[in-house]
Amino acid sequence: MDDTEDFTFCQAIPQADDDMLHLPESVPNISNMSLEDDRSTGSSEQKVDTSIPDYTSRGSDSMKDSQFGGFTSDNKRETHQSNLTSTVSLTKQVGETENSLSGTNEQKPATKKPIVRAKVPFEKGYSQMDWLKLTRTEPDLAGLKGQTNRRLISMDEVRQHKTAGTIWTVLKGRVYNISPYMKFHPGGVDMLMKAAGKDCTSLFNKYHSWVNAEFLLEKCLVGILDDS
Ligand code: HEM
Repeated sequence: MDDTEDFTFCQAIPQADDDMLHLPESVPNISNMSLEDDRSTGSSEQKVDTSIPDYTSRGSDSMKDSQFGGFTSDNKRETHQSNLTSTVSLTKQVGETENSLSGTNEQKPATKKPIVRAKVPFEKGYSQMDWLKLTRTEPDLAGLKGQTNRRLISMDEVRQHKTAGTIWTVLKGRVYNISPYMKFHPGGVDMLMKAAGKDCTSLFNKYHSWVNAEFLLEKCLVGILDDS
């Protein structure tokens, strides 16, 4: 069979004498085109300048969701930020060749202080995987002793559970017994103890709003907060 007819065997690199070197009629004649910058209009520079921020903003969203997911660390965040910084400085260099904007268009460093999120190294047997295993094997992590976990629980009752075996917290309107999760918490026991006997929703969101607590603490559900 002739190679040119079979799609599977089409040539990736045409030979020097190949007919394909001649442009088909549908392709415009590009021989007169050049890549030189047109200084009078600044059109090509403008193209470069606008495409970079587009890329940056798309990148920041997708990187947060897909690459960092639920386990972002400060190191990763720093790397991400430095990537953004280098992109910004590239934009600036391109802009500088166009006109003397230096100083007027400069990006100011973010003034907002980042939250310090120190991950505590877990003890052997207390990784998130170990926690997931435990949630599948331990029948009563919530300490319900046969009671329903659909019960309405008042804030007063939550406040009474903040020591030893039954440490309760409220998260997004649900009451959880977090004592079994304590040693598994990647932020450490001390941090999680701040949630004991309280509604920890705002603290939780401050540190890691992306963490899927509904899933992680599913088996620790004691009831629903009665906020009437
Ligand atoms: C009550 C339910 C909670 C659950 C299920 C939970 C779960 C988690 C998970 C899965 C991580 C690892 C996140 C990551 O790697 O991105 C984490 C980290 C952390 N959590 Fe929590 N957490 C809870 C409450 C809290 C509260 C109330 C605080 C603060 C008082 C807190 C402070 C932290 C800190 C400081 C870290 C370390 C940050 C890091 O990973 O770099 N957590 N938590």
